[in-house]
Amino acid sequence: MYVDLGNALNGQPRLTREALDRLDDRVADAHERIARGRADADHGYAALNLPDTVDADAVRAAVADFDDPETVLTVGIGGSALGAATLTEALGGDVDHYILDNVDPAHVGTLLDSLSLADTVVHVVSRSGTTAETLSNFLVVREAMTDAGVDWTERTLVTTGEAGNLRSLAERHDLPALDVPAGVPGRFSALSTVALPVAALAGADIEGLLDGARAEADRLSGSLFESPAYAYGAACYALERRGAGVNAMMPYAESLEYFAEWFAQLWAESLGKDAVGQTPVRALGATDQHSQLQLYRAGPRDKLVTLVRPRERPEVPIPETDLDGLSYLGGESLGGLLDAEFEATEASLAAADCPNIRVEIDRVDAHGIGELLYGMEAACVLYGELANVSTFTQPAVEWGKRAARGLLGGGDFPEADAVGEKRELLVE
Ligand SMILES: O=P(O)(O)OC[C@H]1O[C@H](O)[C@H](O)[C@@H](O)[C@@H]1O
Repeated sequence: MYVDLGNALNGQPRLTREALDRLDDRVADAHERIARGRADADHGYAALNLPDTVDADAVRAAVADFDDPETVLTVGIGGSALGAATLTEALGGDVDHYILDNVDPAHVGTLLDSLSLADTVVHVVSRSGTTAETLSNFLVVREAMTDAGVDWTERTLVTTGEAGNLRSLAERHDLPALDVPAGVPGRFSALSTVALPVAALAGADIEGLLDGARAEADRLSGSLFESPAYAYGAACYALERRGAGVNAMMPYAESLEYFAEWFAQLWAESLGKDAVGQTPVRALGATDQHSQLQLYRAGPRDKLVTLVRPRERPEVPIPETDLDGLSYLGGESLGGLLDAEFEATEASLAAADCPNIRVEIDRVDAHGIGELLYGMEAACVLYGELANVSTFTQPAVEWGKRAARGLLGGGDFPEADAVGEKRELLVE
């Protein structure tokens, strides 16, 4: 991964090279804490060891009995779904991959009606094994399979923690089950048994992914100027402290659209604590140049824009045309056009003093995606250290989960009482 901070400097909010130099001492301390956390495999930090601790053979063995499925359906939500979606969207492969995360009945019904369930492998993923959306969706999928005459126990793979409802269900029905690795929070679990099984079923290069991640891990060092991941994390932190409360993540590759979604969870749940945190916004280049860019360049000075691209793209030439006004496009390629749009956006933001950071990988392939995901995770952990927040917890999310559970009669949760206290100012 390559991170270019040039356009992050001297804009508004104003971050200077001198400020980055000063921050570097704190990066060195933070790096030591991270290294200690990794050495002790402490909760959260253990995720940064995944390139070396994940057992790729066990993942492959767990999916080996599902012979050439047409479709994989991941039933999970948040960190239990977004990593898998990011991998298959970026890397493609031999299966159609669908995610069932939300419990919108209209969507679930339409999706299940459209699938040939006999040719589908269902991967149910929940670290806690208790998430209501995931468990409910799985019960619906299971029934749909039974109704279609499919033995769901033959078509289901589980990934979950040591205990919980999903673990009990897997044991009761003797389902193949993988463990979520200890100490790895969901949003840091893309390079584990959580997301790798679908990549394996799709025939993706798992070793390549892990090699890419390892390459990024090897670049972590006590200076932000030597580690792309830390450069990104430190600059985001420093810009946020100076007023860039928004980080628009804007990949210029259709295959990285889910990456922005994955990044949004990583950044929001990890860093949104104690009135700190950068609000991640999902964008896509060049599409959102034609919608959101107006705001990024001319709206409130509270933003950082992160522009992500591969350095190499597939070659699709734009055919020549004899239309005068279009002749400049003929002989160009779609990739060339997209890169010109990327560089034009970068320049237009810089010309308006809007901080932006360029993040590149060589290609959207297994190695590049391994670098990118690991790099962003390490950036996030560093940011959390610098901001002194508890990166690996999500108490605000848990509050809402307890309230919903209480409402549904799933236990006595005082948070549910707040629902009755809703204020109303209804206009009809
Ligand atoms: O994997 P699960 O335990 O089902 O959790 C799925 C998601 O649930 C919660 O909302 C957490 O805040 C997320 O971090 C997590 O990724």
